Amino acid sequence: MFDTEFLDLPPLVEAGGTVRLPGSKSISNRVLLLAALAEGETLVQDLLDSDDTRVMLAALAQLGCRVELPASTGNTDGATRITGLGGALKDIRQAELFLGNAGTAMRPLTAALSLLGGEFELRGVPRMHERPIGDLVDALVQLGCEIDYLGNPGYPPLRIHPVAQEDLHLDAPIRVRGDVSSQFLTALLLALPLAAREQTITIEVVGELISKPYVEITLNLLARFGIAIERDGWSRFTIPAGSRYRSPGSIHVEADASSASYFIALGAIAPAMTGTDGIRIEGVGGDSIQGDIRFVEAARAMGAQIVSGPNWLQIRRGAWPLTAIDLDANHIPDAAMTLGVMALYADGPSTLRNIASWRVKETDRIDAMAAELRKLGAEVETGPDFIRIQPLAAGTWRAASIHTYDDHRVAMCFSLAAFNPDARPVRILDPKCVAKTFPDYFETLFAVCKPATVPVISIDGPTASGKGTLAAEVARQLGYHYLDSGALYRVTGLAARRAGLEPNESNETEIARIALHLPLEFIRGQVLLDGEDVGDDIRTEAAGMDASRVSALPAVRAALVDLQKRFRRLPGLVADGRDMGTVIFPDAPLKVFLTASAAHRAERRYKQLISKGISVTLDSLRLDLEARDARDMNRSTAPLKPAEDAKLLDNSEQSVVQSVDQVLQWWHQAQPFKSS
Ligand SMILES: Nc1ncnc2c1ncn2[C@@H]1O[C@H](COP(=O)(O)OP(=O)(O)O)[C@@H](O)[C@H]1O
Ligand SMILES: Nc1ccn([C@@H]2O[C@H](COP(=O)(O)OP(=O)(O)O)[C@@H](O)[C@H]2O)c(=O)n1
Repeated sequence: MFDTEFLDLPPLVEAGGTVRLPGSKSISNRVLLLAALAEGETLVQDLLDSDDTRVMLAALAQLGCRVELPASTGNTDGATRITGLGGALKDIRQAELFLGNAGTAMRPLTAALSLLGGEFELRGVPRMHERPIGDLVDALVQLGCEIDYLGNPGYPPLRIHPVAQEDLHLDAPIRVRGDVSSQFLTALLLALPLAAREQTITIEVVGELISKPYVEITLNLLARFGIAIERDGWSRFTIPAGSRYRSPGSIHVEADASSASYFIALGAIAPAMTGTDGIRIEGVGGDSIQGDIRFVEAARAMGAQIVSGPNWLQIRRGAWPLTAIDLDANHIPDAAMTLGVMALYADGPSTLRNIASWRVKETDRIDAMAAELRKLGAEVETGPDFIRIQPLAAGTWRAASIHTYDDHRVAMCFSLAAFNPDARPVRILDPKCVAKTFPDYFETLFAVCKPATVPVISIDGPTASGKGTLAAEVARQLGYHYLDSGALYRVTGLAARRAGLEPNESNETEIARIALHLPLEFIRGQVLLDGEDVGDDIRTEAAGMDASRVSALPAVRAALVDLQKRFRRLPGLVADGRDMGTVIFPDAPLKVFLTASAAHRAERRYKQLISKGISVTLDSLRLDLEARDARDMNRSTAPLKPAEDAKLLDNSEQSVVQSVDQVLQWWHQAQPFKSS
């Protein structure tokens, strides 16, 4: 996950390969609640691991369910094990639950807890307190449940008081509005079997039911848990007397069809990468129980070529430009946002209608989409329940900094704008908001996309000038990869020593062969040589001196070129060394040459080594450092010198933070983004 302030997507040109998607959020949270209400154990396979499922799991554990995550069950197939309550509270009859911004937890839990007979408080993040729940509460109150609003009437937070089952009025049909959010009906359908042991319960939907496919998921999953609801059109639902939640034992969560929409769109927009047949999605297929699978029809209508099997989809670009559509998107409200960005690549204006529910989601999605599409240059018209988007011609796209409103879907769908024909980068603010449903969205996207070019910031300079410290921090703030090229020479030096080779010219060929096949891995800050952590061994001054010697051998330098270039991956790279800007990445858009006086550098290295418990003297360090500077600057291959277009930074009198800020400022100045 990118836990950075923003993530810059460089222009992307092609896509291809296979993606496996995380489990569906809607299925995951429904299954969790049903497993919690059922008797006995349920093994949930491929459960989504995201913010919204975590709050649900935490709430269930607080209510007394046994929750065993894959790590604790030791289950190799990654299943989560839930031991349910069997339809009644056990020891815990009171709790305060925090449900983040998860509508799929807040609504059904409100209904279930109102019927379970305890004292509960339900809260969320501030946005959750702006998302309506009044229609559900009204339906529950009709039934005899006791619920207080703790803030604004009609919105969470809520307090639920215990009511005895015999005091509930179950004879008359329970009326619930269906035209604001289908989650209210879903909540009642999931929870009311708790009260249907003795008698049949009927629910009547008032107003036109929206998002019917989500209600279908609910009915489908209830059936898997032994509850057969009878349905009369979309307005009357009957829960038969004697209903009881029965665990299916094991249940598999399909991949998220809404998440699939971004990759379906990707296949429709991007030319297929050489050697691939476009995008293949695994984990969800044409026969999915999720309503958003019908996004496939909309994408086809816009020109995508899609074939599907039981658990997969294959997408290729068909019509280009895409074909504009005019669609009633009520059946795919979440996935339809993706169409909003696809519309930019269409041959005329596209209209998405009947999407009033967008206004009460994670943010007001009609306003949010319109504002951000306009930043890209598009003309957009909106109304209470529609959005109309004009396509963007080549030459009219703007580099935009996309505000994401803590809404995962805004972040995900706008990433597709990076395929614009004008090769404009796209900045996604607060990229970690995707954690709600798809924490590794951007990593998954990058794995199947080919960029026009990957940006590189090179930081070269003499020893102990602070290159490593600076480069690692700049990389962290930008979410970029980091190449510590010195470590490659250090490891080569160490490997040569271990092979009994003096690091000098007479062993050049042999050492170059070692360098070419270096069994080296960088894993979570560790440097592994053949699986062994050599982090400490390569940081000694002796190892630095060996590195300096092997690095003067041209054959060794040549052997390490490809390895260094392979670090240049999406979304970008910060590379530190001696020749990053001059030899390895001569096209880097920002090159920094970092220096500090020999006295400062010796002092810094001295403190660094002493703090690690390595005993050295300042004088010997200074001599050592000057010897290395001389060797680095005077060698024949790739000598240390600033690239012609490098920015010079002398940080003798600067703190680390000041150096980092300076480099980031240069970087920002070179970007085309205007203020967000
Ligand atoms: N601008 C700076 N001011 C003071 N100390 C710094 C600065 N930059 C780096 N240092 C310190 O100097 C030491 C050497 O930095 P390092 O990044 O290892 O250098 P290099 O990679 O150039 O050899 C580290 O302990 C680091 O914290
Ligand atoms: N791109 C690079 C990186 C390091 N090196 C050499 O490898 C040695 C170790 O690199 P380093 O960056 O870890 O060294 P320090 O700057 O930390 O001393 C340096 O002394 C350089 O001689 C190089 O020649 N080219």
